[in-house]
Amino acid sequence: MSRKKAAKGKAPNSSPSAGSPGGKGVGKAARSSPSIVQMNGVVHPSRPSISSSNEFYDIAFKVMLVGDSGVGKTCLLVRFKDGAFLAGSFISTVGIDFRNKVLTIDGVKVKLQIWDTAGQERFRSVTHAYYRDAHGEKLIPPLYLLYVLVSCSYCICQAWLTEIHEYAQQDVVLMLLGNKADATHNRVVKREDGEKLAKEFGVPFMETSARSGLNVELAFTAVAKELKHRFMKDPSERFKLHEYVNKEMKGAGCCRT
Ligand SMILES: Nc1nc2c(ncn2[C@@H]2O[C@H](COP(=O)(O)OP(=O)(O)OP(=O)(O)O)[C@@H](O)[C@H]2O)c(=O)[nH]1
Ligand SMILES: [Mg+2]
Repeated sequence: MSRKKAAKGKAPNSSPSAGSPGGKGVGKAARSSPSIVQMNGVVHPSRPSISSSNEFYDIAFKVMLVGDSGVGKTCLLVRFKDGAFLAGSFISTVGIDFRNKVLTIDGVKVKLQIWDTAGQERFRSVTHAYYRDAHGEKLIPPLYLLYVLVSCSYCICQAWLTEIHEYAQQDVVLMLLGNKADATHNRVVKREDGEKLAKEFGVPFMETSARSGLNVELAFTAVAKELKHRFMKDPSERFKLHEYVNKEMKGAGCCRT
């Protein structure tokens, strides 16, 4: 497989045609030169690309973080990308933003272009636009739905899941993350409740912490593996996201940082 490159600072070609959402990432996208690589597994061999961190990659996928404001989407992304926790005052995301990270999955360089959506209700139309491609068709942006363990989120999650099923494609790769697992003294939502909800909707689940790093790497690696397997369509390789997550969680006692 040939390796692609995408010049640093160039924006992705996956911004939606529907609407003109106005986030930081969108602003960057609007100023960018023409597209570099199709997201979600489609690659253009004639267009060598490198990720924003100057790393080569073979396939690129767009993924999205969704969930209410304050659940920790931006912090989780910063933890995954930079290995740091954004402590201090809470700065709510305006519109939408993105960051790239290249992972090596079974020898294949997989670039994840991770869109960090604003959780505030007033930006909801922006988020909806990103569920669709340039032709207004439903995309398969794999999604991470975050809820927070320090407030009651069961109904909120159900509403999000209903919305996701309305806007995203049927075979969307979805993972439910219960964030702020480090805040044990404030915990309101039990692990079993998160597991129950995930089971109800048939999605993999794990508790995470952007503060401690708990399961952050695992959450993104698991989805990257699933996407890579879907793209490669190699019948000799059998991969089940649920099984992988369960195995890794058991193996690490649910505490991978
Ligand atoms: N204790 C703890 N606090 C966290 C964690 N993740 C995020 N926070 C805090 O929660 C607040 C909100 O975090 P953000 O990542 O900005 O939340 P968000 O989901 O991006 O919010 P919007 O951009 O408004 O949608 C911040 O004050 C963070 O410091 C975590 O894992 N543990
Ligand atoms: Mg945010």
